[in-house]
Amino acid sequence: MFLTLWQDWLYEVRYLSQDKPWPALDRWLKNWFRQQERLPLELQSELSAACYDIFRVLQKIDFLETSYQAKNIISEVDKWDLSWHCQEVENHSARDFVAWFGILFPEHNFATQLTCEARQTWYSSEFKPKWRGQADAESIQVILNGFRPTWLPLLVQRQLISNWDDGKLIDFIKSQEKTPPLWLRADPKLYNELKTSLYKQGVKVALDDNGLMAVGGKGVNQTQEYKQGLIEIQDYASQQIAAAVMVKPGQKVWDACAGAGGKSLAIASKMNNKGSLVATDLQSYKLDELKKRAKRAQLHNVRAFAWDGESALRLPNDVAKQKGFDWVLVDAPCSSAGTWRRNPDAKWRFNQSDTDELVKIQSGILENAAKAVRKGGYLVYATCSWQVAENEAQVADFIANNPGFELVEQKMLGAPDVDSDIMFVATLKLKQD
Ligand SMILES: C[S@@+](CC[C@H](N)C(=O)[O-])C[C@H]1O[C@@H](n2cnc3c(N)ncnc32)[C@H](O)[C@@H]1O
Repeated sequence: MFLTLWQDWLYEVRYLSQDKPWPALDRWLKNWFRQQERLPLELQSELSAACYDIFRVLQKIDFLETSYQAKNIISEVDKWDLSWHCQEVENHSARDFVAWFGILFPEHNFATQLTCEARQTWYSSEFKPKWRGQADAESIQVILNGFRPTWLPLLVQRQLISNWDDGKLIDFIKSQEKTPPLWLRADPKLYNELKTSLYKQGVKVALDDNGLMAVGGKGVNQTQEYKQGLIEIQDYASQQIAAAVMVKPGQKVWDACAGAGGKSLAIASKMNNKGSLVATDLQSYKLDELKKRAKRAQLHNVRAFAWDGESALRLPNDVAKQKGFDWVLVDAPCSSAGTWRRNPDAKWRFNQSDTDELVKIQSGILENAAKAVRKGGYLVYATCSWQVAENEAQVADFIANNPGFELVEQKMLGAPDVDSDIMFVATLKLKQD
């Protein structure tokens, strides 16, 4: 069954789509499952897990390609499919390898056996000894942990600006190998109570200094507490971005790129329904979900409407009266590189020129959103990316063009320090004069 799935993936994505970007794996899988005759849900989730696992393996193919190109042909390569010609090696994608591997080693039965542990054994006992010393150590580290060697300069930029030593950079790179847990947002006063109750309902929960997380078992969204709005699924780093908006009840906030409202809800929950939160997004369908979630969480001071980011927002009357918002959050559209731990297929669709385009969009949204901050108010800029161009460089550019703003703080959030997505947040203040 698994190989059928992969062959379909190869055919549809590789041969039919040709040079088009890969479709998102979750959407592709959903569609594939729909076309099968009544696949039991358990099998569907097993097949999905195996696919995600394999997307984490894809970088090994890059390594094989590198070795192959360097003519350090390891013995496994001898067995490669005959269609794998040396001179074409750069044109072959990682997906070829996956199919080839599955066909050559059917006993590996990806769907049931390719657990992290099995992969580790495979690397260390069979693979590693063969390639040791055949490529430079830095590239190997990068490749083995899910990055392309061509991304090394991006990683080095991150290391320099974050002042990381080599050990920290390696921890960062290694964090890519693992999916983070599902972090839950709730009132910290209720953590212990929730932990017990969710456990009873079949959700495996863990609690540490950084908060509450689901680590397996039944889906959180089936629980009473979720239905009552007492818990929300929200990554640790994302919760920290919302925490950077230190709003007080009665103040006015604008969440300019609110999407389905993950951060809007977390921010509004600190306002005791006093003051107001305006949530906007380019995509109004996302705001429909935000409205539903706000209702479930009994947040009555949230207004949501579409805004395209291309002009200044017309301030609502109450906000105009105080000459702008106290807080404006720009949770900007970005490369999402910081969420590759959860969506490993996305990194294979990543293209540096997309980042260049995004940097321009982010800059336009920031400029327009900044016009709505009152004097003495704050502009919070965030992304779910670790790329310097989208973060520190973007902020530096903004301040150079808008000297009325001063930087209060900027930081990276999440992995490798915390087992979560990786995000960035900067707080800027509009000076009084
Ligand atoms: C990182 S997501 C926001 C996630 C959201 N804040 C949350 O916590 O769930 C970025 C959002 O920016 C929106 N967006 C993209 N281009 C935009 C634009 N030009 N103006 C305003 N929003 C835009 C996207 O629709 C997307 O929902």
